[in-house]
Amino acid sequence: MSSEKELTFSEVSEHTSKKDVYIVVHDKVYDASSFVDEHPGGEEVLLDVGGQDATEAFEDVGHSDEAREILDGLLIGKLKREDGAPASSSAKPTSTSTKGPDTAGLGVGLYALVLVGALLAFGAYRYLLANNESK
Ligand code: HEM
Repeated sequence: MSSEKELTFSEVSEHTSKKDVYIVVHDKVYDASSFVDEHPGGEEVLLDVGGQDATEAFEDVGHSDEAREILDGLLIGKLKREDGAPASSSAKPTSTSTKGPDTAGLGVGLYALVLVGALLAFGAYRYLLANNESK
């Protein structure tokens, strides 16, 4: 992991020519130079996103597992986020299909319910105690 090269957006954006094209997918940097000619979707689309974040373009196509394996083979490093760098669009697509937020919401709701229940019980106990003493 630590041996991975870290590249900033400005470094990546320098590689846009056909012989030297980097793309970013899910905050990882890939050197697509050797694959441009072989891409079944054509070289044009790859060069279009050269030097940029191609996460959305790549995911929109619904690439196969095989395509992802090829992508893995092109990995050269990861994206180093700088302050002020454009926020990646890759943050949301990964979470849209997961049920994470729903179940987390339920967990918090459950806690709140238990807490309210405990407070009510404590209140009732205090009330009964006070009533008893006044008799
Ligand atoms: C280095 C990154 C990429 C790799 C390794 C890659 C790989 C592949 C592979 C293996 C296929 C064949 C179908 C499949 O297995 O899913 C494919 C098809 C395709 N790719 Fe990519 N792709 C990359 C990036 C992109 C990008 C950025 C676009 C932008 C729109 C794109 C658009 C397409 C399209 C439209 C097809 C369908 C071609 C057809 O079926 O006629 N690809 N890609």
